[in-house]
Amino acid sequence: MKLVLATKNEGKIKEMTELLAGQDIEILSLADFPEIEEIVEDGETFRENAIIKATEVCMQTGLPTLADDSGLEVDCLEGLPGVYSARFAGEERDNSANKKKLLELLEGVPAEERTARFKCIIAVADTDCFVYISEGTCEGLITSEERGDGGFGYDPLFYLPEYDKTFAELDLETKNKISHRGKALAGVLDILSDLKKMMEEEEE
Ligand SMILES: O=P(O)(O)OP(=O)(O)OP(=O)(O)OC[C@H]1O[C@@H](n2cnc3c(O)ncnc32)[C@H](O)[C@@H]1O
Ligand SMILES: [Mg+2]
Repeated sequence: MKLVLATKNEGKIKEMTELLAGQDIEILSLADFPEIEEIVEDGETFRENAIIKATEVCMQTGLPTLADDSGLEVDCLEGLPGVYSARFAGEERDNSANKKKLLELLEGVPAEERTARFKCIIAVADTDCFVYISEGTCEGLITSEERGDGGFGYDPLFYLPEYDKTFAELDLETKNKISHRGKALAGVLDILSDLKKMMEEEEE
C-alpha cells in the first residue's frame, strides 16, 4: 500500500519512516507531489489542522494519507506556542528565532516552573477521505540553553528528567519510543493494517 505523509517537515518524515518500518507500506511525502500547493493551516487546534492536512492531500492524491499536527505547550505561557509552534516568532517559520523567543519569554523562570509537553495529533484519511484520529503527549521541561544537535524544531530545549537528556541528545529510536509522535502513531497502526488489507482485497 502507498501512504502519503502530508508533511514537508524532514524531521517528521524521518521519525515516521522509522516508526512505520516493517509495516510493508510504501511511504511517500509531499516531496513526491510538487504540484500540491501550500496548505493553509488555519485551524484553531492541532486536531483541526491535522484533519485539514490529511483530507486536502487525500483529495488531491486519491491515496491513503497520514498528517501530523504537533507542537509544544508551555504551562507558564498558558499553553503557548501551541498551534503556533511553527510560526511562533513570525510567518517566516524560522526555527532558530522560535527557540530564541521561547528562551527569552522564560528568562528568570525557575526550573520547576518550566514544565511543558509536546502534543501530536495524527489524522489518517482513507481513500474515501474518511478520517481517523490518534493523539500522543510527552511531558518534559524547557531548558535554559540549547543542548544536543539531533532531532528538529524545539528538541534542543526539551528536557526529559528521567533520561537527563534533551530530545536532541536522544537517539532516534529512544525518541520514537517515548515521544508524542511515537505514541500517536502507535494508535493508528491497526487502522493502517486494516486499510492495507482492504486495498489488497480490492486489487484482487
Ligand atoms: O505542517 P507540516 O508540513 O507537517 O510541518 P510543520 O513543521 O509546519 O509542522 P506543524 O505545522 O505540525 O508545526 C509543528 C511545529 O512544532 C514543533 N515540533 C513538533 N514536533 C516536534 C518534535 O518532535 N520536536 C521538536 N519540535 C517539534 C516544530 O517546530 C514544528 O514546526
Ligand atoms: Mg505546518
